[in-house]
Amino acid sequence: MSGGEQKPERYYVGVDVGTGSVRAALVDQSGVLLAFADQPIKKWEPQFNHHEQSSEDIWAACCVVTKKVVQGIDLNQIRGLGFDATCSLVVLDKQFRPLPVNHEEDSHRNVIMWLDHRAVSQVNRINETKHSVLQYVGGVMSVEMQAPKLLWLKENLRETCWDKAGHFFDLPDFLSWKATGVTARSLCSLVCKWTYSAERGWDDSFWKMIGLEDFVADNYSKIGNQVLPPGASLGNGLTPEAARDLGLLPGIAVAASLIDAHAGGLGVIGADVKGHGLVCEGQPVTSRLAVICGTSSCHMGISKDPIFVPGVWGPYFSAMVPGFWLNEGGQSVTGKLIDHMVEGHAAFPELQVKATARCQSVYAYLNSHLDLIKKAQPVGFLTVDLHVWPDFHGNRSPLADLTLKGMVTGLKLSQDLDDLAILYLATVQAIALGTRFIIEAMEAAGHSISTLFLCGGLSKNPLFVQMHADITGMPVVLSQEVESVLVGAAILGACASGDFASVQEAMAKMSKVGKVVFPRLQDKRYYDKKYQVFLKLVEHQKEYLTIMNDN
Ligand SMILES: Nc1ncnc2c1ncn2[C@@H]1O[C@H](COP(=O)(O)OP(=O)(O)O)[C@@H](O)[C@H]1O
Ligand SMILES: O=C(CO)[C@H](O)[C@H](O)COP(=O)(O)O
Repeated sequence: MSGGEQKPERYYVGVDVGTGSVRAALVDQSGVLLAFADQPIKKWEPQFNHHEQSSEDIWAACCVVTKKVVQGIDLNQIRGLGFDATCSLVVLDKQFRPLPVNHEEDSHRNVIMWLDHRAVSQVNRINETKHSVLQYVGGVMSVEMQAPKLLWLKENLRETCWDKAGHFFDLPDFLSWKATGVTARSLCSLVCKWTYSAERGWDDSFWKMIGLEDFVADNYSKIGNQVLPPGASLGNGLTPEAARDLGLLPGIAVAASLIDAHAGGLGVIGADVKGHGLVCEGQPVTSRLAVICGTSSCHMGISKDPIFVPGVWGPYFSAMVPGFWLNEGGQSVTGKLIDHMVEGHAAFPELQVKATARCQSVYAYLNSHLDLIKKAQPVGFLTVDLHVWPDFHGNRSPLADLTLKGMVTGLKLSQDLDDLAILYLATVQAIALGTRFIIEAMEAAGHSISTLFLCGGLSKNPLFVQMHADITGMPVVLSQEVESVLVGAAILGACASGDFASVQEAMAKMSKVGKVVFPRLQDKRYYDKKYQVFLKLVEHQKEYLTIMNDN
């Protein structure tokens, strides 16, 4: 406080649990990040396509990062706490103790991660039912959603897990329960991953039809029968125990959570764009597509009325911005794919040595290396004869086909640093071409999108951002705060504290435009041709399958 006149500054803590790490930030009322901390979290892959984590390890990491960001701050100034997380499935017993989700009976590993594809047979059977709830997930349920994973647990770990389970949480809801003791679920998680309808609630016939009638019988107590909008204040706020764990004061407001992509959406989509020369300045907010790019990429488009886009999740009512419908396109591996391509290349050790010598990340080094080898041409033209289809972990949108695989055409006998850099570029371009494919599907169904708002770890990569602008032909807005997913989480805490009357008001005050990257329209013809090849790749993949399956 200065001069005894001004009110003390009000702060919010946002906690973001990504796939690879937990991040926290201390954020002020205008959305400025005053402190940031991160901490890696453990992941296990006990067998191919099984991905597990530990809810205790994740909570411990949340505590470490939160304590760090509030160090030296008068805790009375912290008004609210918001969590977002990946939509992984947390399993606890009736006493809220972790239960194993694996054959090894390791109860420490009690989280089936979002990218786990163990429940293929279960999801195929769910899709065969053609139940009407499937209309609200793009027509086809994804193996990454919770219903198939729950069915897998019932069919595979009946005694060690299913019969003992008392609580199945989406990770964002586990965190808000841990902080407050309140088991209410966020509308966001239940609508987006559990088939709950904001208007009609649970559909008994769906759960009975797929063999999970158990939930109906106990009135959904294990998966949530109290549902709150994201940002609503939970119970009496932070419990004394959680306050000790997190280094905060008991009783501060804790918000109903969001899935990480949705928090990213809140953090970027409502910014005032005046003065940036953007076409969306004169257009409704529905012309903006938030693209959250981390391990995966999520394409969040909103609309006033429901839009049904085949192969794109949703429409979900009020799951991100209250009062708006949401469609969520996605690519299951993007950051993870780039890491996979780069780290698996024969020239990777050489790259590491050279990047370390220059104190650069491998990506910054590769970007400058591409600039060196491009000669007089635009950098993107280096891939004229190298093309990638990026679905190494199946296609989430718009094909909704988990059987699709990755493809690379144009390989040579050399494997030097130039080859690595060009393969990296082709991979980044393939991800951007995939975004164009998703946008075209959304537009064909009725969306009208003019501007991309990018955030997440990959938005720190200038090549990734420029390729998204060039390949989609749309300007890309980057936020003032690089960690805008954390701004989204803090917006939740700010709403729960009552300092803002609505999520929309908090979004408008706390998200800010940083930089705008415009498409280089002179390169359009080249990228249109790359896009033609891109679409051919998947056509050819399907043809190969038909040939091989022909008896
Ligand atoms: N400084 C950077 N430059 C380029 N790429 C980056 C940078 N930081 C992170 N990334 C990319 O972002 C991905 C992780 O993004 P992040 O948002 O942290 O993921 P998650 O939320 O899934 O944990 C990594 O796979 C990496 O490819
Ligand atoms: O399914 C999702 C959102 O609906 C996300 O892809 C999933 O939660 C993982 O996110 P991230 O790539 O940020 O780790």
